Amino acid sequence: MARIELRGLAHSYRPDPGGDADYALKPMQHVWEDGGAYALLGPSGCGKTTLLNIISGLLVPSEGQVLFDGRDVTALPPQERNIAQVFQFPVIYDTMTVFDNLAFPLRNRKVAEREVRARVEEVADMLELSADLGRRARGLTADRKQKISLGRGLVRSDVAAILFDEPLTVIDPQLKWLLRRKLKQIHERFRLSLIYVTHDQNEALTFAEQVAVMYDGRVMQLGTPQQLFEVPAHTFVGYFIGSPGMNFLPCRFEGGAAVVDDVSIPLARSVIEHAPHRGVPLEIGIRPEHLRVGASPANGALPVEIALVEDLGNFKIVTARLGRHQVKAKLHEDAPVPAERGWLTFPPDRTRLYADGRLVA
Ligand SMILES: Nc1ncnc2c1ncn2[C@@H]1O[C@H](COP(=O)(O)OP(=O)(O)OP(=O)(O)O)[C@@H](O)[C@H]1O
Repeated sequence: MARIELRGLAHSYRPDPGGDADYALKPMQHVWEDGGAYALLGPSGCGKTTLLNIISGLLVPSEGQVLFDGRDVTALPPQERNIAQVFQFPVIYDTMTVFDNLAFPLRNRKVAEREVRARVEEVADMLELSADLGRRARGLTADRKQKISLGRGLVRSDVAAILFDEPLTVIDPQLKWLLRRKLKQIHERFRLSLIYVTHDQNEALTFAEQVAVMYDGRVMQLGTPQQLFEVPAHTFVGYFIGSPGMNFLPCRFEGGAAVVDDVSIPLARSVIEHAPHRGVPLEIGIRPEHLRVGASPANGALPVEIALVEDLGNFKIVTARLGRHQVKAKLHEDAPVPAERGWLTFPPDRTRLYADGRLVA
């Protein structure tokens, strides 16, 4: 497996790009450590596939370099990069047996037949395909065919990295969940370098150790699922990760607090020390999970109108009106909620400040 470095990388599909808007990937600098499980997460069109194709060699970037273990591979095609790829739809040979499909990447590299058998049996066992090894792939369900594709990606132990482009799209939801866990277990056991593209935050957050959240051709934050949740580096990350996403309220900074309309919301000392006073638009951000809703005024609580309470099984979402603004709080199913008017507390250690969309820390 390899350490993958992107150096001053940028890509435009136009032959003569002008400004930022012409670039599908804006200039970026990143390192994917050897043996890491990474996800590229972001909405449609943000550049995930473009980035994956540059790493795999399907696409040559218009600027910058890709290095595998320090070696410049920017101009090398996929077959010379020693990577495995799993795509959205199964790429298998229908007329071959499941065994021969799984063995193909190994036999192609003249691996000894004894080792081929051992490796194929191991991968089939991991993916619960052992009973199908003797069957032809034709006639198997789409789920099973995609499992074979995953198996073909995992069968070689000598690849620099395994790249997945939305590999579970055709899989039914229950099996999707099982396969995600399976991939995680396989990663923990073999410490493969995995890069996994998805637009589904659940998929990214349960599978990956580090998630790169992308928006408009940029990696907005590369962090652990916990970092993305607790300290989103950008308002986009706060909004995109979580369900519902983070609450954001425009504010100004006055007297060591964030002032939303005419109410003052206290901030942690570390935020106050770095808060810019003028010249940039400011917002406070707080996760719905971190807001507290009470029936009586606690110290520092703000009066709100309760607009809606949605019961969603083991939790409920309360929509409250704070002046002109609306905020959502996520509470335990048993938590009491006042009927019309309530009091909202913003714990200072959970309340973030954003200047021009970026975290003030
Ligand atoms: N071959 C191409 N020629 C021109 N523009 C392209 C090409 N492929 C992608 N783009 C553009 O580049 C941008 C990034 O696309 P990309 O497919 O990398 O995004 P994505 O995040 O993978 O989206 P999706 O999840 O929908 O696949 C988009 O604006 C897209 O329209």
